[in-house]
Amino acid sequence: MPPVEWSFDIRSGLLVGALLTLLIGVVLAVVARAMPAAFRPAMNWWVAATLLQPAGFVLLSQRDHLPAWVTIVVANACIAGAFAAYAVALRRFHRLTVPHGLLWGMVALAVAVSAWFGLVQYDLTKRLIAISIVLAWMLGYCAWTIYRGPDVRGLVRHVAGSAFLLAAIIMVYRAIALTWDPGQVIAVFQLTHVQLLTYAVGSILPVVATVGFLLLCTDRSQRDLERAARMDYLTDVYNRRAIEELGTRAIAGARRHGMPLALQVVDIDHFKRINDELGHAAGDLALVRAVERIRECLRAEDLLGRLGGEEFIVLMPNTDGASAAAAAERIRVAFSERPLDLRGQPRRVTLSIGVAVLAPADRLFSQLLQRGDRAMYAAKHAGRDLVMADAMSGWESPAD
Ligand SMILES: Nc1nc2c(ncn2[C@@H]2O[C@H](COP(=O)(O)OP(=O)(O)OP(=O)(O)O)[C@@H](O)[C@H]2O)c(=O)[nH]1
Repeated sequence: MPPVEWSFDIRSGLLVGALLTLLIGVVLAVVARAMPAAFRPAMNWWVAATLLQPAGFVLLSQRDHLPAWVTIVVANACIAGAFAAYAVALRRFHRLTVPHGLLWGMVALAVAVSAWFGLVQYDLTKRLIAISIVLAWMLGYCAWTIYRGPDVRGLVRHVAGSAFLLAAIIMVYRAIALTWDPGQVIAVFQLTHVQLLTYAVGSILPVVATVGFLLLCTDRSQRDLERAARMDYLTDVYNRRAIEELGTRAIAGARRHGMPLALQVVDIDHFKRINDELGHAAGDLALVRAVERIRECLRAEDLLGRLGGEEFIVLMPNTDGASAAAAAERIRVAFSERPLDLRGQPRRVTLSIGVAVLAPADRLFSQLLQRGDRAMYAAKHAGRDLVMADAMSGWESPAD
């Protein structure tokens, strides 16, 4: 039996790759409608990339049918433009500034070198080397943006990140291989390992990278949902459910390590008056400003949450009663001595703060919270603008 000869037509490969990319672009355009509006700009850029790249591949494959300026210059402009669009999409996704000048400058460079070595001083090897270097930079920039992007889970970033990184490495390899042995490619569609590798990766990259990009988007929206379920929408501190969970965990930790745990219940005095006199929006702003001021007085390990309305809670791990009371007094003074700035309107706001520490009898977080709450109401009844200690905590209030 004669040996089976293996053959591969690069042109057909390019067209199949273009078709795949186009299909995944259409899928992405449909999926984008179901994504949160915040992702739309990034998704639109990505869809643009998945349309530009196949356009470039199709033009490239029409070498014998269309003029050289189309199959060389326009084709390379489309491919480089697609990589610039991927980069813009990734920067937008990560809410980073987009260096449009740099990215489109690289596209212009790709156009310039392909025009020079394709139309003016025809040299296929030099053209491929120059284009490889420009595209390697752009692909590397995409990979770098993915890996440097904030808050993306490890595994997810590898899907899109490694696709761009691999493509960048192959471009670098092509530039080195052609520099090393310039005679190896004498026609664009010659079946050499370098050309095969380039076009195979070029065809697969958009598919893998787009799957990776979709994973990034779904991961981000899942995180946003998780965060929204734990944080107070107005003040961006923990909500009641989250702080109760954290409180339960803090009690377990304090018991396990034999460390103290303190809690402050902080309530703004006569908050209703702010709403009544300045309006609800000013009331909302006062809550945001109050949180900023409380935060200024806390340590990094203290946990701040909003119990509801104008009532906040501070969980203080590794803190005994005396230190918690001193911290509460600092917070009280920070408010009583300096008015809050409500959009140019200074407003003096005072606080009533109840302090409690974990007692041996406390089994549940709600018991500790109840004692902190009682101390806070005692401060209200004693005249407000006060810190009061829970009687069971075994130490004296700063006001006593
Ligand atoms: N602007 C705004 N107001 C809120 C919010 N949540 C609760 N409030 C208002 O906060 C006010 C709380 O009023 P009260 O419970 O009487 O307490 P207070 O006026 O602070 O009086 P004392 O606590 O007794 O000092 C109510 O008018 C609520 O409508 C909010 O998210 N934004």
